[in-house]
Amino acid sequence: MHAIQDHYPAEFAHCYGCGSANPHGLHLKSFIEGERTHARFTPAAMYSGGYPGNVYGGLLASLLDCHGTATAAAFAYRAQGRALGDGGAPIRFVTGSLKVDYKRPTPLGIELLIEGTLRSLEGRKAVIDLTLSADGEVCVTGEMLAVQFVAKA
Ligand SMILES: CCCCCCCC(=O)SCCNC(=O)CCNC(=O)[C@H](O)C(C)(C)COP(=O)(O)OP(=O)(O)OC[C@H]1O[C@@H](n2cnc3c(N)ncnc32)[C@H](O)[C@@H]1OP(=O)(O)O
Repeated sequence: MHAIQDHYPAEFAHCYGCGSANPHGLHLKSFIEGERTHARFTPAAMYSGGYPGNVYGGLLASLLDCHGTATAAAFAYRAQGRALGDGGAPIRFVTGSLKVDYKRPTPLGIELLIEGTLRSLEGRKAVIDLTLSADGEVCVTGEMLAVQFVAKA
């Protein structure tokens, strides 16, 4: 199954968080299934946060950042009755704002589940609700305003 990011055209594939063309990036892969999106990421020890055994908050925000914009793109395609990567003009979103709440420490070394749902889609603006869980417990929640990217002429 192709990830949402696998359909990003080459000029959008350099993102640190999810670009397949960035050799130093996180290569996050997001999928849409029903009314939610999901991605998985296992943080290595190098992503340690301020106290031992737990993940650095900036990395967690990065995971929500990329998963949120991918979620916005996937739902915008759906709203237009289009398939991802259909060869038409690409629909891409960037982050306008991202609020992150760290509810509990996120453990290193186990697979994290990042999920997204669409709260609203109006014009170029999508509001996405995000969660990040470890072992079934929600560690981080996020709220993103994603804005559809329009190439400058
Ligand atoms: C593309 C795939 C790669 C993966 C991306 C991974 C996620 C990322 O890291 S993206 C990088 C980080 N984000 C950025 O660099 C974005 C920088 N910001 C911008 O480019 C612009 O401010 C941008 C595009 C968000 C909006 O600018 P512009 O296109 O001129 O639209 P603008 O008219 O100002 O805003 C559109 C609407 O969004 C609203 N809006 C924009 N930013 C915000 C914000 N921060 N908070 C609230 N509302 C906002 C505006 O009020 C406006 O609303 P309305 O239509 O109701 O009046």
